[in-house]
Amino acid sequence: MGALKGLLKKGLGEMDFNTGGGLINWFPGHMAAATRAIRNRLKLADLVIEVRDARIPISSINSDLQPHLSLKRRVVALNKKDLANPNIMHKWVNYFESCKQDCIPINAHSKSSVTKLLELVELKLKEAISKEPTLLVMVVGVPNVGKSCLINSIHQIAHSRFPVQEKMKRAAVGPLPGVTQDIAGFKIANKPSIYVLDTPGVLVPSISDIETGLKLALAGSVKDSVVGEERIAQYLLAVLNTRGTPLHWKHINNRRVDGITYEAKENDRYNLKNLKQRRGSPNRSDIVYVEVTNSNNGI
Ligand SMILES: Nc1nc2c(ncn2[C@@H]2O[C@H](COP(=O)(O)OP(=O)(O)OP(=O)(O)O)[C@@H](O)[C@H]2O)c(=O)[nH]1
Repeated sequence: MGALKGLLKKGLGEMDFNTGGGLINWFPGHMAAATRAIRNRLKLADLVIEVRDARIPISSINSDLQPHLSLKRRVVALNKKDLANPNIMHKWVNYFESCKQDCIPINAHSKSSVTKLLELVELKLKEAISKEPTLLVMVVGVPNVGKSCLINSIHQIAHSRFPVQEKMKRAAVGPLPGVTQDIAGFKIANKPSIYVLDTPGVLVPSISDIETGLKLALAGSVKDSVVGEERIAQYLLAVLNTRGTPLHWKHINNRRVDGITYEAKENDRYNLKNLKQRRGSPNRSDIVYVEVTNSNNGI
């Protein structure tokens, strides 16, 4: 794993993607208000499901919220596991276990996957369930990690297990960050009453590490225009080249793809013209394992 990190760093270093880098500021008004509201509500929460992107479990941390989250019963849900590298997922699970943090890879669209998460939540709430008439579970995470999608799946599963009288509301889901702007509650159980709170995705006010910003942009948590489309494309190409994926210049050299002949030379591998010649863009789900588990950024 260390070797991969070294290799990746070397490849990225060659590209000098830091040129023109700097702080990434994307903190729309609603995020500042939401961050304050989340901090306040966290005091009342009996458990927090912290949703992170399974492809970038460290970069998808909101470090400002960590001191508050670490004081709560917490489950880290590594969502979008269907887009992540399955050969790496268990390493992340081991990593979180070594930090004594409950963690579970999930796919928010999959009922069986969300059921496993709910079982873990129930286990952690076992003691409180027998004592409290009302329990509050908060779902937090950076934008676009799939919080609303997860809430909708939880709601569906819980609804079939403990019929709730209230008309079912659905959380709004969308492919771009910033869809949820209010904290919304959903009752998922009676006796005890369990409420799940969906919260707007919030980031730290400024991201000083450009690589974190690039990963967040590729995962859809930061708008492309905030980081710069060209930089994002360069970074993605560098990651793909370093890993030798099928988009590597070696693989596309002199091949006809979609009627275009590629004549890429080694020196061209970071040449954006190659990218522009392609019809369509590289698949973002190719960013399967940008991060390494031996990061010392905390959990
Ligand atoms: N492949 C895949 N896509 C997912 C998964 N979970 C959510 N998505 C997609 O990710 C996008 C964002 O999902 P949302 O539930 O709106 O994310 P959010 O965290 O509530 O976003 P904000 O409102 O910006 O905070 C949507 O296009 C979802 O369909 C998953 O497990 N796998």
